[in-house]
Amino acid sequence: MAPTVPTAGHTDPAIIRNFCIIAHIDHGKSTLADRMLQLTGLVDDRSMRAQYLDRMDIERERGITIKSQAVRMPYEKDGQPYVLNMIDTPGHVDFTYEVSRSLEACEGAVLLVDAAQGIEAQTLANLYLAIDADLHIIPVLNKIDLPSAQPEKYAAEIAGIIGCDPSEVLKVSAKTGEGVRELLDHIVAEIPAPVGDAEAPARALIFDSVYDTYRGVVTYVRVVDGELSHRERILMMSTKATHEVLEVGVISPEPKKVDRLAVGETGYLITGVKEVRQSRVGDTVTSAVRPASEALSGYQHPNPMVYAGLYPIDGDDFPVLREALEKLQLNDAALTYEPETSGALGFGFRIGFLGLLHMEIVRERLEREFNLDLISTAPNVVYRVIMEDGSEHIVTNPSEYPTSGKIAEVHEPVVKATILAPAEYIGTILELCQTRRGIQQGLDYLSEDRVEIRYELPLAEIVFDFFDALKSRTKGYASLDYDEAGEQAADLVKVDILLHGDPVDAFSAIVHKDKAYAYGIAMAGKLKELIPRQQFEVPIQAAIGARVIARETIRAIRKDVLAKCYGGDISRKRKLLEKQKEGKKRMKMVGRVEVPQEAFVAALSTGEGGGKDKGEKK
Ligand SMILES: Nc1nc2c(ncn2[C@@H]2O[C@H](COP(=O)(O)OP(=O)(O)OP(=O)(O)O)[C@@H](O)[C@H]2O)c(=O)[nH]1
Repeated sequence: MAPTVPTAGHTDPAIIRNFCIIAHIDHGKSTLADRMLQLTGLVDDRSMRAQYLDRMDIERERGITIKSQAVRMPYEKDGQPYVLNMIDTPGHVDFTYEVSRSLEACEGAVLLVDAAQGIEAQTLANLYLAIDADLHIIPVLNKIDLPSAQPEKYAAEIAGIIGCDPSEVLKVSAKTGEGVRELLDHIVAEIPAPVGDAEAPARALIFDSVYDTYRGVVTYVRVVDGELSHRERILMMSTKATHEVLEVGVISPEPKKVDRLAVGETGYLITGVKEVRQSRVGDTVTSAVRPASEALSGYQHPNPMVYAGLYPIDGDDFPVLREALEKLQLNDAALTYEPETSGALGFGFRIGFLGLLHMEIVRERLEREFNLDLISTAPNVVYRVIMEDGSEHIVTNPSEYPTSGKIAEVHEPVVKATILAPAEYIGTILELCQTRRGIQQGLDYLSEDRVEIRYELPLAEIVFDFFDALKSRTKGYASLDYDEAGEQAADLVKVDILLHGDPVDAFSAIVHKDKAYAYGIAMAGKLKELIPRQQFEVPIQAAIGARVIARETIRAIRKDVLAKCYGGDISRKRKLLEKQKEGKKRMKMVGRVEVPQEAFVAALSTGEGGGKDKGEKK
């Protein structure tokens, strides 16, 4: 039986425990959450189904998209009731900033690590964020029921990282439930209760916001001071926008309306706001009538770090793509886009992403949810080009690279990357990082056979295929995380690819001087294979400005073939044209050269993908 639950809005902060679970995908976070829901009596055994919280959004039982953002669980220890709030980090894992906001909503974190796998790079990065945010960390090894589990080895590894004794690392099986009650007891005993000023003007931190088709934006908040009530007018401190609270509630485990949220509590607000960018993660909510004078620690505007052009393979899909982007933006405050045209690819959009994962997620959602086939141009980072006359250009697209005037310096963003891998792969990883212009920052053994390798790398060198290369060199065992680390001046040039003298915009790239030649040769070589012969000879050139650095030639079709086409009787010619029509639709003209759409797609696919394409043709 569940103990009597103190009502939300009327709970003594001293009995509240706010915590999150930091874990790598598949290490068992959802399964552990299920066991907690069961053990706290929130979901009875009969209604229990696997990944209870994950599935709720599909069911939309009450027309509101609930994810496991903030679940309120009653718990009893030694006859004393407690309220446990389990707070989830936002789904998009590469947004360090958003993760750090959600960590700020908690006083403690459960570090959950698969006892058969050990800690992964992203988990480690999030752990460091949690330590920076002064959270109390409870280290836990999961899946101890697995025969392949090595709890002693990984307990020592974790203990080494967080500086505790290996015996302090809890061991659980989320599957069987073993050790989960002990974990809940540790949460109650060790994680500090929230502190806040109940009399002060309201201040609540937005730690996630989710767009719901029926209700508009559902905003998840953690109240720090004061309280937020139903029907009250609230103020978003970064945008100065005011809204009426139409509904305030807690998730327990279904959404439940309450009259207010008080100090230390977490829950959701619905205000009728239609886009998540009006209710942004990191912002502070206060009362419009009695506003707080100071927002909670610095709100940060998300800035795109990576740009790529996205084009529908079928030009007729352009309006669908525009609509899809509009819809995605409702739910993704960080997504920016503007229309662009490419001579080679037609109409599309230049899209700004926060990072690699963001890019992958957006593209996958566009293709899957909106049934679009897309080509993306090679992603590029944001360059700052400083001219000799002192003027500055921010370049997010190679086509904006200044062509007139003298360039004094080009700056590129750099990142600090952390790679965790089995020690046997050290050599190949170091080699990969060196070829990507990396500067080694450190190498530590986590245990006798696992290492943490730290590198400073230009972001441009990892946006394309670095992760794929890392995975294939380490048979999938390495994990990678990176974080912005400012910018550096670099010797960069713009390489253009010309077909019969005309530049193909989609293939222009800004690359390091030492790699320009290799890029030029590779692209020219690929295109030679991919573009069919024309009625005339077509030179393919790679050039830096007016200087050609690589050249290939597509030879002309033999004359007699042409003669047949053009000299024959009219009906035959028509039949021939008819047959070609299907293919023609997919041809793009670059100057006088006809290029099949597939050639662009194949040429733009990444190193590994490109290789695969070739392999499949055999
Ligand atoms: N043997 C065993 N399997 C477990 C345990 N905990 C989780 N699993 C399994 O591990 C897989 C991943 O578990 P999830 O709970 O979905 O992991 P997650 O971290 O929430 O993964 P995502 O939802 O993908 O982020 C599932 O197949 C679970 O059944 C455990 O204690 N023992």
